[in-house]
Amino acid sequence: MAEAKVLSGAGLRGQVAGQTALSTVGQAGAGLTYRGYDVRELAADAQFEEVAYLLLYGELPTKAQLADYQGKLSKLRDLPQALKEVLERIPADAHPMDVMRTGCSFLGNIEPEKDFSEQRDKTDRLLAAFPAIMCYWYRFSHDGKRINCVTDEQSIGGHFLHLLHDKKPSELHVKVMNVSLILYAEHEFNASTFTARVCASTLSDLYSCVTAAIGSLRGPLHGGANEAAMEMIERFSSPEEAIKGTLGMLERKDKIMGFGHAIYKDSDPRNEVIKGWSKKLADEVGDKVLFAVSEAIDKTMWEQKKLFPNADFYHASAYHFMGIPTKLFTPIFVCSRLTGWAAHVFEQRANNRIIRPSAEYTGVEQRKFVPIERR
Ligand SMILES: CC(=O)SCCNC(=O)CCNC(=O)[C@H](O)C(C)(C)COP(=O)(O)OP(=O)(O)OC[C@H]1O[C@@H](n2cnc3c(N)ncnc32)[C@H](O)[C@@H]1OP(=O)(O)O
Ligand SMILES: O=C([O-])CC(=O)C(=O)O
Repeated sequence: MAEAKVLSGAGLRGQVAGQTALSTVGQAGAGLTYRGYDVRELAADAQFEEVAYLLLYGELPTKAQLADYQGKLSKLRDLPQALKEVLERIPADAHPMDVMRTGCSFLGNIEPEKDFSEQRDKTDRLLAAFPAIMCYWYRFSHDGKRINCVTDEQSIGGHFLHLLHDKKPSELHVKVMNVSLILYAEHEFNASTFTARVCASTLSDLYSCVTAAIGSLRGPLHGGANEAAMEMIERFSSPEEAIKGTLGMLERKDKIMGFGHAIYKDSDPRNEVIKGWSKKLADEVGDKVLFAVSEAIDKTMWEQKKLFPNADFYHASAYHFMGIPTKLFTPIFVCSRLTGWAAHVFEQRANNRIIRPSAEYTGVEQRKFVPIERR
């Protein structure tokens, strides 16, 4: 059972920085809940669009509301020509998280949020457009192809896979994408969400809040860990090699990406879910190496450091087995976490006071100014 650590010290750890009705992280008896629902139940039985609706509109949708919502999102998928032209100018060796940041920011120029009453519609637009922003740039810069940004896939996960691979995805892959997007959707006051809330607290627009949050998610200590984990796992060709390599990294005091957590103490509830799906995908592709290597690292980390895999670690192999290029891993996180970020922006706006903490000064004592010619 995921429980929260006793928290103290730097990094604002353990300090309540605001209130939320959106999620609980690491409370006894419930590892992670979204508006009161256990994330494991949502991942087992809900569609990502249901969870997005829950976070953004406050309650789970009825069948009719879900159909309307999915219909609305489907109609918002295409990208404006001006945005396609911007994406075409971004080089192939750019980091896709920078592409997402630019794509979001540029859309904010041509479809601005003029009034907070538009916040839900603007969020839905971003939710619908993000997969195409990522895939239009990726396919143009890597394959020289201008893709059609519209598909007939009902789900956001299926739509993304279809755009990326230019074919209808299998049912299993659509299911795993759905689970993944649910698991990543919301996580209380994590670094990127807090970034979004700080930005919202100045009464800035939604696109600025989301663009800022993308910048925070990009780092390897946060969302970027799923890519870093993949790069590490791929270096080993057997479990024995992985154990040796992990011990070496620990000896050198390297950070092992995809392990540990700022809040959870002994497990991340999302891990068991995505690990199970990664195993299914490993069996589907006949993998004999990557999953076993991942488990060997997992076991070594627990034995040596009592560190457990967080949401990112088995996401790496799961995405890899579905043929997703490593550099697109963190942008998928963006497509999901947008829902949590936006819901927090709405919450901040509904009861706002500018977020402005104080600093403990550690500089020199007050002193007299010395004119430049006497320095
Ligand atoms: C979806 C997400 O964003 S989940 C997080 C994704 N990030 C990662 O996977 C990056 C790797 N993990 C980490 O860097 C950290 O565990 C964080 C950033 C997630 C949490 O950081 P903190 O709250 O500061 O960690 P915590 O206080 O538990 O660290 C305790 C000790 O364990 C060590 N530690 C924590 N995680 C790791 C790790 N992954 N590898 C090696 N050592 C680690 C720390 O260095 C620290 O050691 P020290 O006391 O000797 O300095
Ligand atoms: O809560 C955190 O610090 C990081 C995390 O797991 C997330 O954002 O999903």
